[in-house]
Amino acid sequence: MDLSRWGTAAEATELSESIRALLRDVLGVTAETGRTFDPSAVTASPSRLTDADLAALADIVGPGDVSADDAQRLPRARGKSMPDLLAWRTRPAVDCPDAVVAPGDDDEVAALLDWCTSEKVAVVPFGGGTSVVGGLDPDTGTNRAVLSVDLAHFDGLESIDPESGEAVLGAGVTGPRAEELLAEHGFSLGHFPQSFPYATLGGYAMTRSSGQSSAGYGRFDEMVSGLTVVTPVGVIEAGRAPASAAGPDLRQWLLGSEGAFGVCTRVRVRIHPVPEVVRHEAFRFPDFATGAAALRAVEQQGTGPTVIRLSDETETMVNLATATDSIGEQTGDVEDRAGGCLCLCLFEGTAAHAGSRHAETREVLITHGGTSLGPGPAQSWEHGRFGAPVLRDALLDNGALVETLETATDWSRLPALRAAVTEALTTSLEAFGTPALVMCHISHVYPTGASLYFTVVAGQRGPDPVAQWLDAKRAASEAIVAAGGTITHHHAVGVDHRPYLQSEIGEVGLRMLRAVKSAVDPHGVCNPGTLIP
Ligand SMILES: Cc1cc2nc3c(=O)[nH]c(=O)nc-3n(C[C@H](O)[C@H](O)[C@H](O)COP(=O)(O)OP(=O)(O)OC[C@H]3O[C@@H](n4cnc5c(N)ncnc54)[C@H](O)[C@@H]3O)c2cc1C
Repeated sequence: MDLSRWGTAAEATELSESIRALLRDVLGVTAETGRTFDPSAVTASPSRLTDADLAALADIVGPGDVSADDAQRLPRARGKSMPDLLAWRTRPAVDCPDAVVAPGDDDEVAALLDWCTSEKVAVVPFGGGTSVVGGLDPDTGTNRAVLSVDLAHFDGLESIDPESGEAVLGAGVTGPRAEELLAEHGFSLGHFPQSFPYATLGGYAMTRSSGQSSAGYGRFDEMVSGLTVVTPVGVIEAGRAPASAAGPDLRQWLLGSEGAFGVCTRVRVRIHPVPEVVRHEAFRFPDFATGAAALRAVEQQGTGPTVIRLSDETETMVNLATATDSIGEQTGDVEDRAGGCLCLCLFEGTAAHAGSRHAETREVLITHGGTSLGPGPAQSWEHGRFGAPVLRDALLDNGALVETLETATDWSRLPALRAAVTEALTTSLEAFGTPALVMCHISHVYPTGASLYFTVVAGQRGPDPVAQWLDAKRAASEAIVAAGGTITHHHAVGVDHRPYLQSEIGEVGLRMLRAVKSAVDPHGVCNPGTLIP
């Protein structure tokens, strides 16, 4: 990926006239207020590692797999949140890791952690680099320097057990590569976050990622039947049998640990046969409350869609106004939709099983007030579903702020949570002199509740749009906490959500996390600034 954008320059897109009109007419945003990236202005912080340090690292991983070059350090200095992308445009002096290393096996990872512990050097594991919560920030903690440990060499399918429906894959395997490796054996993982093109299996596990097919295949933490984490005090293999009563489940201590306990080198995951068919259908609901009640009925009755999503009125309206290059959900032709709230469904599996689940789900949705729009909008969404992040760069270049945030709560508290977050974002951004478009959708459903995913578009105002967004994000986070939502449903804690963790897990919860951290990482070298306050 390019430094300052999602994807590569070749994938960059221009804004359509309909989006420019929306920005100009609704938000007062024009290209003149935008900020573009100037690569010549970028400077990397100098490496604090000595030649002797680099030689010691080369002894561990081999000389070809250690580098203190800016060209290696800069791409691993930041993630891909909007503040990260804006920082490339507005804060060109970049705080970088002091070197990048790429170990080849568990022994090299263990030796690196030994060396880092004795030499007081912090370690930030690096998967696909798609963190949106500051999880890759090169924080030294109490150490003298920081290494980015790239999992790129953990890139293989280590074993597959078709009988049990399990596979062991390296932590550095990306989403597309995992699907490719498994497809050779007729299997699929079925984990499709929007960051799928770049994010890795280790990253998914360490952030408790949730993909677009979570209704059918579950969150990533539900797919992981076992994992290996190399900690500074030794290797832990968690997850032995499909279910166990051998004390608390240590997998759950490691999933979501964001590199704070060590480096994950492989995961054992549940897999399923490549689906025979994919069926699509979209529905329109008159309003969000009616649609949410319909999704709740689908989930509580267990009718089994693979994907089910519901856009609110604003997201549906913005997509109608901006046609095929929608800012929110991408849903193609607009002929057959008349506002309301758009619901998209996919059903995968054998022809017979997908067909029966489809029939049952559509009956529930129609009984609860949905009108069928046919397969078109759902097919169009599936076709364009990894494309939307590219638009974010064009919006930033053209003077808009655009960012997403997410939470989850019980069905009964969902309306109040949605209203509180919308209000907090709007009020904060208006205080900076810009109207805000706050769009929301439900994309992950559970019998007891659902996630809410917000997309915010506003105008960049004043000299520091990063500070402008951080104020809005703080307001939204406080609203989430006050309304009883989780501070993150799938983006993880990182640095950005760390101030809110205590209010979610309490003082005793924090003490438990800190106790584990000090047991496995007694000298505090593992990703010091992330997760644990
Ligand atoms: C445009 C966009 C869309 C996104 N869509 C989704 C989505 O739909 N669903 C979703 O869940 N998330 C989404 N995300 C967030 C992000 O992609 C996920 O958090 C992803 O799981 C991170 O994987 P990664 O390999 O890129 O990890 P990285 O960004 O490299 O790392 C993330 C964190 O995990 C740690 N880490 C990474 N690998 C390891 C390892 N092997 N061992 C120990 N620690 C490790 C890192 O140190 C860091 O703290 C999106 C992000 C972007 C930019």
